[in-house]
Amino acid sequence: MASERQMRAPKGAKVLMVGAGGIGCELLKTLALSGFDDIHVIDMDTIEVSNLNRQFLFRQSHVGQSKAKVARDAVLRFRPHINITSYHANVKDTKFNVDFFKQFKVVLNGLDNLDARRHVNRLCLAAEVPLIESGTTGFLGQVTVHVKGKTECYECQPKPTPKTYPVCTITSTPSKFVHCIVWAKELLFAKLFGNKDQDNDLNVRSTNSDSSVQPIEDVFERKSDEDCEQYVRKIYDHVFGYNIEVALANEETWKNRNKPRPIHIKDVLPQKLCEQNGNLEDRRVDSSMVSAMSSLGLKNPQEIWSLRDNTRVFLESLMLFIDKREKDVGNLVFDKDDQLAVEFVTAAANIRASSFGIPLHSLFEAKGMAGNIVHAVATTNAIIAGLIVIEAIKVLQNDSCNYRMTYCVEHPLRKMLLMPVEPFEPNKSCYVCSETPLLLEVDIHKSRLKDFVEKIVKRKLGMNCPLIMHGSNLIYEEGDDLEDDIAANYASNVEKLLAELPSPITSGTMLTVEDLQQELSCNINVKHREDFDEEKEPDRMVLSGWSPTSSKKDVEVTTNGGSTAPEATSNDKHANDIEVARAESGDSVGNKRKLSEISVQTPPQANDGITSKEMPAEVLENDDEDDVVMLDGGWQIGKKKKLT
Ligand SMILES: Nc1ncnc2c1ncn2[C@@H]1O[C@H](COP(=O)(O)OP(=O)(O)OP(=O)(O)O)[C@@H](O)[C@H]1O
Ligand SMILES: [Zn+2]
Repeated sequence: MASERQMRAPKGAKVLMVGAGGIGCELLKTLALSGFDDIHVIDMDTIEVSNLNRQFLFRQSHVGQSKAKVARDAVLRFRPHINITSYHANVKDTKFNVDFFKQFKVVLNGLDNLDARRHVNRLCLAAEVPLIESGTTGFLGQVTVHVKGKTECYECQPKPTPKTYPVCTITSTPSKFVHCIVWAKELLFAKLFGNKDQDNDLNVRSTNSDSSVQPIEDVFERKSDEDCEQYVRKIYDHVFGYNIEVALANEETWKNRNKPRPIHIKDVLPQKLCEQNGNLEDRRVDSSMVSAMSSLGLKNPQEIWSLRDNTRVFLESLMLFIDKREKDVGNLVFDKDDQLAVEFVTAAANIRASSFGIPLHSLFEAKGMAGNIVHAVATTNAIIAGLIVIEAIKVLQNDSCNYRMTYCVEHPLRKMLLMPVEPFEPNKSCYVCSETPLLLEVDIHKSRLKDFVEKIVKRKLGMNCPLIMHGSNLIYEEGDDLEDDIAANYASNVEKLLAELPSPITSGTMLTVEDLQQELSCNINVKHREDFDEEKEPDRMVLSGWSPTSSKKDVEVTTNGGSTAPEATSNDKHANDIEVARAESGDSVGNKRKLSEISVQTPPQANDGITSKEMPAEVLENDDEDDVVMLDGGWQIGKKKKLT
């Protein structure tokens, strides 16, 4: 039960909510029902049909309208006397600057991407406003509290990068279906429908690999007079037949592996498609709706198609792209909501899987893997929203001793689905909330300033509008209001090698990189290095000095199924849950806190909320009862680290 003081805390407190999606809808409702009466909501999106199953403030009639505005209107209907201000905008807009953030007592995130989360974290640090971060992935979720100087900031621990696979596994030796999906999506789809100029690391062999023979013409290029069906059958034979034969020629590769089987179109589908399917000319014209499944009469996305059906879908979807989506071809990036793209990728992955003796999968399963989909669970969002409000009230009361990071796990420990963890202190080597310099190892004679700007400053450090200084020399800056000659000077600098800049970067140079909007500045120490591991360090630049130090002995490196649904690989299922929850929903990362680091307690025995008992984690491992435990303010947990 909330105390009188807790009930009063929300009154008059101006709070900012970022994101009005799955968590956001629940959160806005819970805030309003808990007594919050001055709520600002930012969301950049409009409502889609696919949101309606869980974003319960929205109805069919709202599709296409601003999420922030519709959520506001819906809540005002049952709480008409409170103030809700909505902004249909990107939180990264410059109007949401540090001064804007300063007006709030606390900021509550219900976002779905790292980029926006990092941005809000930086503005909260600059404005000195506490941040409550959240995320869910299916049954997993977490709520974390970030208060400048007291707890870790959102970026104190590096974030997970999507799981990657060695290039050779994808191009030559797949052993799991997901490898075939990556091949179909990142390589074949990109090659056939993507931007022709972009690098395709995973190059599909499109010329004869025997260098003594003149390269044959690019099979992926369709000749102007080439019949469409003839072309798609040629592609099929090339990627599933010829390329496998070429791979088989390298006997070393197959010494300890099962050999793949080349698949040729004549063996699977000897007749031409139009003879099989009737008149394909009748296909419907609306280009956004075209679907190989519908034109082939395949109805069930959960069914596993035979090799023959996958072949039909492959040919048909490729022809539909050429015929009906001609304008898109050359600009496409795989999108899980593009039905034809999903059909193509499913069929291509299945044919490849068949060649390598890997079990085939349905379109539904393939779509989940290709789109990194973990189905949202409305209840998890509701639980997480409730926990955000509990932490928000503690923040308003400055009750820092009771702040908790709470993890919603899938495998309960002693009837506990919610794991409260005391927040860690700020990481002294975090480049965002402390002033520790970073170290960049780079070949200053081979890397250009533009590589540094794009791959390090923007991608790794998440800066939007960077400014780079070498001592007192400004070597690069972005912005709309730059004078022409200055802009021209920077444009010429970015093309230069680091060692050849007007103020050359050498080993030992200290660069200062700033983002004025985020009020973030950090120093980067440059160290010249010539040898890089092409596979592990493809950017030929390594940024370090940003590892968590505050809890080094307590962390353990794990991997998680970053690009697919999480797989529980550890024996320690519970700890794995926590790790996956943090990683999948944008919280921490490669480093995890061991379960033993988390003080586990039984819930209060009686309603007085006083009785509590510490439980060693090992004792709790085998308890599998599925009760959700509610936390309340009086529930004490053992302290691991004192907040300063
Ligand atoms: N930079 C941003 N500025 C403002 N709102 C953002 C920003 N980035 C994400 N959001 C919002 O955060 C919300 C996240 O909600 P949620 O995770 O439920 O995603 P969704 O897009 O509604 O659903 P799904 O991705 O599952 O289809 C979305 O409504 C999205 O518009
Ligand atoms: Zn930090």
